[in-house]
Amino acid sequence: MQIGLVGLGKMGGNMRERLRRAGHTVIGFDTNPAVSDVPHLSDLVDQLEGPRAVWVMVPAGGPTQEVIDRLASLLKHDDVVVDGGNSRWTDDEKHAKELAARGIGFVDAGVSGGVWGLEHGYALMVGGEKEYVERLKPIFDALKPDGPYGYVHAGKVGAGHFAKMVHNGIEYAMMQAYAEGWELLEKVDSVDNVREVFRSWQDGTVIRSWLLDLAVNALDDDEHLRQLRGYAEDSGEGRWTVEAAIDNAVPLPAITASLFARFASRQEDSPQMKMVAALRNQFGGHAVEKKA
Ligand SMILES: O=C(CO)[C@H](O)[C@H](O)COP(=O)(O)O
Repeated sequence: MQIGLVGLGKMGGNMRERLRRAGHTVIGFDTNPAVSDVPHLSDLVDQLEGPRAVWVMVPAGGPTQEVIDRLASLLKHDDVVVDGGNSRWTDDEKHAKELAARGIGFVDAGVSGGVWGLEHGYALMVGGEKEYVERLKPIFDALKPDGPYGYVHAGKVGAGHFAKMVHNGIEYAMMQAYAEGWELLEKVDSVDNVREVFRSWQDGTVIRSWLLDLAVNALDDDEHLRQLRGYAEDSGEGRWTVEAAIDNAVPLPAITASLFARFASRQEDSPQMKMVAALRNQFGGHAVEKKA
């Protein structure tokens, strides 16, 4: 099958390669001419036979909106656009409506697999009308991992990105749990080799997982993570998960705490803990630490 792929970064570039290895014809466009197959987005559209399929793999928000606006003006009736970025699920309905006004289909695809996806495949969580999802099945089959799992048509437009958002919320909480356990093990004198404890957990335990394997990789690179600063950014999925939980009155204490732990990681000092220290001092005369 032929497909256009817009955005050839860490994810899109490897997805182009995986699709080509499976025998598909991929025409890729990127604003970086060094990796792009064509000079302009319009060339990508011109080179595809109709009905066309174009997969968008650019950062969520403004960049995705910009590409969808351009595609809406370039594509024709019965073509289909797939948004495979980490878009907020609430954007999907807007994009689907904008494209539907010109007779163009829309499918949202949550994609998980990171830089390992080229070899291992990408787990895909897809949302959209059956007609378009069926048409794209050869592409999904080539991208997904081998074996029975790693693909779901989760529901209507938005369902794919909603499923991916929850996946990422779980990812936040799992990473935080491994991180907290690791810090406690590092703190005590009784455990001599924390890295080997983590390694031992990789087989036979209740908590074995790919994230645990990656934690062991990281500890093999830098046993006590001394080269890193305890600072973590976030790209939005954790926040959206917590917002969806509030909208639906669903308690998510673990995911929320893991998001807030990232916020705390960005502070040199904690303004709120200054207030706690000041109040303890006010009511109980408890000692405070003063800045040098
Ligand atoms: O989708 C992913 C993995 O499944 C991304 O790597 C993830 O979105 C990174 O998110 P954040 O920057 O918020 O940690």
